[in-house]
Amino acid sequence: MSKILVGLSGGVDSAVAAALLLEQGHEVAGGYMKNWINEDEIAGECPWEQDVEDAHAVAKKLGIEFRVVDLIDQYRGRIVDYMLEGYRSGITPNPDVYCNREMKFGVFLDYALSQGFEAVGTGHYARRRERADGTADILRGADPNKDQSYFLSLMEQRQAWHARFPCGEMLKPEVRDVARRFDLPVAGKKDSQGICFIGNVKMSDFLRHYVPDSPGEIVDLDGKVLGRHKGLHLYTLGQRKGHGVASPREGMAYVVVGKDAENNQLIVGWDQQDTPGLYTKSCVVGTVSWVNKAVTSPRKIEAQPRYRAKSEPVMVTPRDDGKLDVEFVRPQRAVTAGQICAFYEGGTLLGGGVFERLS
Ligand SMILES: Nc1ncnc2c1ncn2[C@@H]1O[C@H](COP(=O)(O)OP(=O)(O)OP(=O)(O)O)[C@@H](O)[C@H]1O
Repeated sequence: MSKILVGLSGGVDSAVAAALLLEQGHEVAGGYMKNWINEDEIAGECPWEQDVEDAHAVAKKLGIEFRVVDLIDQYRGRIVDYMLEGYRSGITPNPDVYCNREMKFGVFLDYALSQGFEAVGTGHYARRRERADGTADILRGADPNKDQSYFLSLMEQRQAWHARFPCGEMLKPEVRDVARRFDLPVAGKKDSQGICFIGNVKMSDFLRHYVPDSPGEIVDLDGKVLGRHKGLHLYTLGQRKGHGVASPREGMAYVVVGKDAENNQLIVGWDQQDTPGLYTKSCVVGTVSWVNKAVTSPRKIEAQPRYRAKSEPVMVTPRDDGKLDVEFVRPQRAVTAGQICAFYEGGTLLGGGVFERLS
């Protein structure tokens, strides 16, 4: 039996996580991380007040202690600034992955340990296995449609050791069944969408608020001007819609294939494999971290270049500077600097890193 602080978000998954850990005989308390309160009044609603209320109602129903942990300053410093800095510098950051490493299993875990808890439980769809040598692995969740291990790919051993993911052994419909069995007040609540903190605020509205619009030209690969863009940070590699450049060719679409930050130009090209900039075969991955044992010599493993992508065979070669050379067997479409590359072997999450140079 352990003393576990469950991150209660007000959603159904974390409510079920708390119920299951309680049923397993652990001593459980619930903690809501107050990360963001939409103080700048960005368009859209920010449902955190409703979420706290729901999380509190769940704790009450389960008869467990409930705390609200104010992490607003840390969130701004570790997540919002990282994200805005990324967009300003022309890369595409991934706040959800950083949120797990820096917040849930960073400052929130440190808080829990300082308060006498042994672990932090969440509603993530991922599995955790302890090895005989006293280390822990993170595995893909049992539900292939919900697997969230990708978002945990920058977690290190200490964090994995102190994590608990009881929902990861189940399929989503089973989680809803458990919520009904415990008569949890959030049993019928809709799943949350998008970035962990901005709630229903649209990402483009959020960015517009902090990163000034800086319109410029849209050009093709020959430099021919085809239109105007609103600001490079508002577009992503591989994007087909929303750039406003109609294709003159039947069945062929223009997609974003690059950004020229120096000239503030958005580059579009045809959506096909031989279009320069659109497909990546080899790249450098930095900010590398391993969940358990580090890969220290060249090895064939799998890499997942984004959340809803299949994992692909790759050859990874550690470099002297601590980064990795990664060679995909099959060229990958729209791999983007700043995004996260998660590494797997079978169903086991080995670790991850951040895409840097692509070719
Ligand atoms: N504000 C928060 N406070 C405490 N824990 C949180 C908070 N936001 C997320 N979590 C924890 O992180 C887990 C994964 O977060 P994510 O935003 O992906 O939620 P989710 O998959 O929609 O789950 P849920 O149904 O519990 O909201 C949650 O299940 C919860 O345990």
